[in-house]
Amino acid sequence: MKPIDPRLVVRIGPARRYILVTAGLGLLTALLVAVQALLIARMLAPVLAPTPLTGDGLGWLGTLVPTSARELSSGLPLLAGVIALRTLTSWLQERLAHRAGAQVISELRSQVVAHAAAMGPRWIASGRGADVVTVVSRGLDDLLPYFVRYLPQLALASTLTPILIVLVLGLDWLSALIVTLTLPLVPIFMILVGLVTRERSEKHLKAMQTLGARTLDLIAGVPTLKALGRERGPAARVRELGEAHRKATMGSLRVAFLSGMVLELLTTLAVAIVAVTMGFRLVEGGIGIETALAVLILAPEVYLPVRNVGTHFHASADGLAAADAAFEILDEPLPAMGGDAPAPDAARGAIVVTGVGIATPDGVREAPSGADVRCSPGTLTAIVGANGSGKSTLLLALAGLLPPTAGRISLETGSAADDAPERDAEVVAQDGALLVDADGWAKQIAWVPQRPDLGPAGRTLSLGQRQRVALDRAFESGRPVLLLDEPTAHLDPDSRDQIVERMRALAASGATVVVATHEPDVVHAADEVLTVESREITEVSA
Ligand SMILES: Nc1ncnc2c1ncn2[C@@H]1O[C@H](COP(=O)(O)OP(=O)(O)OP(=O)(O)O)[C@@H](O)[C@H]1O
Repeated sequence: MKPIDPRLVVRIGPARRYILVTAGLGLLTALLVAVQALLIARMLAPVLAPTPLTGDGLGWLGTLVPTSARELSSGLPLLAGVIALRTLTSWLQERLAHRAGAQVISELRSQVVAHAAAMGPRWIASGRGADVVTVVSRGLDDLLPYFVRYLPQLALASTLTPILIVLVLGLDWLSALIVTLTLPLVPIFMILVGLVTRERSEKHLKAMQTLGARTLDLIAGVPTLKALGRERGPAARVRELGEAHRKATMGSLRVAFLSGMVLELLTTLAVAIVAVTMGFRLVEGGIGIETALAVLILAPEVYLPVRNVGTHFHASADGLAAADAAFEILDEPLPAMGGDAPAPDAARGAIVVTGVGIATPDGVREAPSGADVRCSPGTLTAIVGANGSGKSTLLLALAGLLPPTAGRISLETGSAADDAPERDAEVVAQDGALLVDADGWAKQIAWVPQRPDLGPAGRTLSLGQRQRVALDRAFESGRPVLLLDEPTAHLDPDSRDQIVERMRALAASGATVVVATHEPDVVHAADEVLTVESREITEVSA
């Protein structure tokens, strides 16, 4: 797995800016850490060793900090300034991280929602809609720890760590060698711990998922279980699952503590090796006290970012998985929805469906297949046919939401009684593409789906009530074309009669009303009836 998804950098502006700024702050932190270590070493050396203070101990690095004892009196405020600046840098880093994380999440959310909307209702209904909901509602939140915890440490591991190794090399080559040889052990041990614990993590995840799914199932089924007097039955099973979950969580915690301890031990040992060799050389006079102190202060700082990258590895895995899920949706090619031609004025002509066939998503059948109908302003057209024959699909095609795979939909001005040569036809959709401006076409249409959802506001309404509200809205919309999908399916007889009357009245006032229905009363009231059928595609092409 890559530490940074390149798509995040290429496609998401705030992510790119943030990564650049974080790298810059990493460099600044490296400089501050170095100055801080050298200053402390220079100030502590005379206290610890009664030998006269010389600037030679730090070599060329000594020029970075004050040299003489007199100058050192100004060292304390300088040290305080460096520490304050380091604190400020990490505060700024944290702030930027939160802001960038929130911006990236919000931008990805908007892009995913816009993409899902552009993919059309059938794509959403095919189960991908649920993926969009998961990614947009919770999944992308995992990106925040990725931005706030993991990326800054990664930036430090790739800026601070190499710079400090070079500094240590400038001070003492043997310590630099020890650090360079022991540093790779940190990622190696992290990988080993990861491999050993992978199975446990997977088991934990599975237990969590099973528990979540069963709990949801159980909550959804409580009314039924209660009605059957079986509500106590599943309690034992939930208890068992809860116990399994507790064990898995405790196991994961043990592993987390253990792996933390392994890394802690490893870095401590590495620093100890540096310290011990330095101690011997100090005694033998092979190294100055200042240099030894500076190296000892710098050594743990070298390991820290690499260790932290390991600690926050899970944040990275979850965040990148969330980004990956979002990009998987964004990478789905958009259907050719909408051309450059302006949408024709639907109030001025008849929508003519000629030989329209629409392949089902599995590509096996066409539903509808070979549909021909003329929906004129001032008429009510009923679309009838067996379940699954393609009535709703044809309405989607008329709304410009799903282009026909065969045949065409056009707008013809002039009446059916006119001679053909006098008619003016503009193709709206054909060969799998909508040829006119999608928004311009959609604005002229009021579409009421089979099961209207009015979102949270509609939750307190029954299905029939929701359908009435949606129909009222469509009737009052003043749009020239109305596409109604089984508008009377959930209505009582009185409401049904009212709806039929209003559909007739709207048609009489000049609207083009098209209704998919199984209701004989609606079919009776229609001026035009189209029976749609579905066919196997092999049968069609044969
Ligand atoms: N979301 C979907 N995913 C996969 N296939 C679909 C989807 N929606 C429709 N289909 C396919 O398209 C065909 C036509 O569906 P459509 O909803 O248009 O039928 P319908 O005539 O309106 O049926 P009903 O009378 O039951 O409402 C179905 O038989 C099915 O194969």
